[in-house]
Amino acid sequence: MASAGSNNRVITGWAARDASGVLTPYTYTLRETGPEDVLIKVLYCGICHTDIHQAKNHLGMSNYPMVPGHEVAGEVAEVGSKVSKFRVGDTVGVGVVVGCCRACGPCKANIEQYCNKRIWSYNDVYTDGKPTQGGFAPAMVVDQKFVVKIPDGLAPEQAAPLLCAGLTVYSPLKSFGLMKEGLKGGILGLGGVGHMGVKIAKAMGHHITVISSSDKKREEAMEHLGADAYLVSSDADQMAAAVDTLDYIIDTIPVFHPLEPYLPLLKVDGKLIMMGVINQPMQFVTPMIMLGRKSIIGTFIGSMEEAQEMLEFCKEKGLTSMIEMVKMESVNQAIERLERNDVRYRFVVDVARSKL
Ligand SMILES: NC(=O)C1=CN([C@@H]2O[C@H](COP(=O)(O)OP(=O)(O)OC[C@H]3O[C@@H](n4cnc5c(N)ncnc54)[C@H](OP(=O)(O)O)[C@@H]3O)[C@@H](O)[C@H]2O)C=CC1
Ligand SMILES: O=C/C=C/c1ccc(O)c(O)c1
Ligand SMILES: [Zn+2]
Ligand SMILES: [Zn+2]
Repeated sequence: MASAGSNNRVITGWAARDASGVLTPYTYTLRETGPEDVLIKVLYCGICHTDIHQAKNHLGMSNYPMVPGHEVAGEVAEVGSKVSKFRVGDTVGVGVVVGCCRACGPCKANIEQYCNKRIWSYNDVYTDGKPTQGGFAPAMVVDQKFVVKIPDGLAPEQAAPLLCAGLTVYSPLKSFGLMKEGLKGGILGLGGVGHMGVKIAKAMGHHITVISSSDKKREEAMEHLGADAYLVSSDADQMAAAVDTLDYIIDTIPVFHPLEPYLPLLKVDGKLIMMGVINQPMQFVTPMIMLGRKSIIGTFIGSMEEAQEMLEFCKEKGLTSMIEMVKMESVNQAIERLERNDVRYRFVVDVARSKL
């Protein structure tokens, strides 16, 4: 990687070149470490389903070459003159957002992920006019506001998936007042985000039902992740028995699906929290929400403040992610397996030990 104090900012990451989404080595130049910037040596980077949506242009907004990766755990290699939050050698994390306007309502309210001028960690353009590139690379330069400290005691490879998957479930539970003990929650889709949903919600004292497309993950969900119940969504009897039982459902399915099977599982005032990035209109008939004062809502990752808080929460509760480590040389096979729903539950690229 570009070393501290050196002028060599040329690095090689792995980039998608077109909507095939296949990643290959790509050489580019990092910006100089500005006064507010932190140069981070990337150690590990999780593979989120959003990386597939972006690399394969599911939303029609992808620009290439694109180096994905937004669950970044690394080590501070250099800090700018005005950086007060970090020192060289600190273990740190970076997520989905690396910039915002700092002047709008959401920015002033410290929910900068909802700033209309947010800058994404890749597939975006930075304030210098250059493309942003993500964590499937040996280094990143990031404004200190968008860097979090990974607490001592949390292994960086375990922490990587928390930077998106963990935060994505922590934030709605907190912001919708759902951190209360004793709530009954559903996790729809047991993947990277879903498995963190089970762990985080259980740590908040919730009774958790996993709603899955198959029976394949039942034993792991109940025995290793600590879920209390498991429903197969195609089993009409199991679904009928669960009607009116849940305070919320976190829906992580990454493709179009009808909502009618899931809304009846919610109690009065229940919330269906949509997480999946889906490029088609969703559907439901309105009485399904009216007749129970239910809400269908969505959230986008979480704020930097929540990210730091969530990491401390995970450390305090002893929560880790369940990961399968891969080298960058195998990243394309890992992406194919993620697409086939063949991972328990998050791939993490061992960037520092990969041939780049
Ligand atoms: N809103 C936000 O801020 C964020 C959104 N996301 C989005 O959330 C979604 C989930 O991400 P992630 O957890 O990484 O994805 P994963 O692929 O790891 O998990 C998705 C899970 O959904 C279920 N699933 C997958 N395909 C289907 C299908 N065709 N029909 C029904 N169920 C299916 C599977 O669970 P099972 O086997 O149990 O059925 C699968 O494990 C993505 O769309 C991602 O872009 C991610 C992070 C942040
Ligand atoms: O994985 C994190 C990103 C989530 C995301 C949410 C909404 C949206 O439109 C995206 O493009 C990405
Ligand atoms: Zn993500
Ligand atoms: Zn703003």
